[in-house]
Amino acid sequence: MACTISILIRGLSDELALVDVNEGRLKGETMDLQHGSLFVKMPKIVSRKDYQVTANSNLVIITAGVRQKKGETRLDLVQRNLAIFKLMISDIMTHSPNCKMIIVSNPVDILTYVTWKLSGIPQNRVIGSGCNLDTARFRYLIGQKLGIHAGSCQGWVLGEHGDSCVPVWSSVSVAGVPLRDLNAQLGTDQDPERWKDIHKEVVSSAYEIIRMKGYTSWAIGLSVADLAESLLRDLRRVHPVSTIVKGLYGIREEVALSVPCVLGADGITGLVQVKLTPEEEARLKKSAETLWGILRALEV
Ligand SMILES: NC(=O)C1=CN([C@@H]2O[C@H](COP(=O)(O)OP(=O)(O)OC[C@H]3O[C@@H](n4cnc5c(N)ncnc54)[C@H](O)[C@@H]3O)[C@@H](O)[C@H]2O)C=CC1
Ligand SMILES: CC(=O)C(=O)O
Repeated sequence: MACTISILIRGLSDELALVDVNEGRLKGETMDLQHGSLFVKMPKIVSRKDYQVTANSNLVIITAGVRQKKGETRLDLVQRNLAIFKLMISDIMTHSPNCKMIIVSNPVDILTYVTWKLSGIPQNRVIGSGCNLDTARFRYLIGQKLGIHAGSCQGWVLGEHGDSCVPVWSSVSVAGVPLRDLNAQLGTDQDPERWKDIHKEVVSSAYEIIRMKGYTSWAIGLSVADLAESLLRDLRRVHPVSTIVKGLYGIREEVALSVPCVLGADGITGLVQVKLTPEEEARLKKSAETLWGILRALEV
């Protein structure tokens, strides 16, 4: 619903179709949204339990599935959400064979790979929301430390959306000034300014929010709408999203994880190869190994 409301408020589409197995919740949410029609510029909001209502979608956003309970990791959700994806993907493809997809359900990198395999569509049309959210958290926290807006802080979190995500400290900059030029120890254990704590906070954020309010919603909703805007308006902006990365950065496994991707009307239209330090590259490879460890045991 946070994705929905963010997309509605931005007026990104002329029709929005919602699907959920919980018909009561679906009907209640749909009526509530429709009653706000006066205040948004999307004439048609429809919903049904079956996927016929989504026919000929340009963009399908998948958020269905279980979420973490207190203490659970994203990877703990894999079997339950894999079963749901096995039911959903073929139905979606039957009705919208030419769609692009944004995967949000967790573990998002694993399910991005699973969607690619189950759907049979080219990999450029399956996009995992991945580290778009981790990067937003990273830039927000950097901005807070410097006293400037997140949008003026350049910095990327790549790899797994989750515990093994990789902060690329070597390219953090403001107005083209690399912060490592000002503090050579930035992001390391030796750093007296303790920038590394920001990465720890990025990793612990979802756990903290889940402990306090039960789930995370607003930031993921806003960040997914931002991805949707690049795709629907062919903006060709660069986002850290999850895609198949075999062969990049020395990664040999067929896994999906986040790297900077150009997003436009054809989905992922290009990848930006970032210059990483050997330590950052090693961490990215480790992230890939973690995901491969789960993927190779799955029957997709
Ligand atoms: N990638 C990211 O950054 C984030 C991912 N998530 C993930 O998104 C997923 C959803 O989280 P919430 O929205 O908080 O959960 P929620 O419980 O509010 O919503 C999930 C919905 O999925 C529906 N559903 C279950 N099985 C279905 C099926 N077979 N077909 C259609 N709908 C089905 C449920 O009825 C429910 O309404 C979780 O896996 C969560 O971990 C949540 C926040 C951020
Ligand atoms: C739940 C989740 O993946 C997040 O908020 O980062």
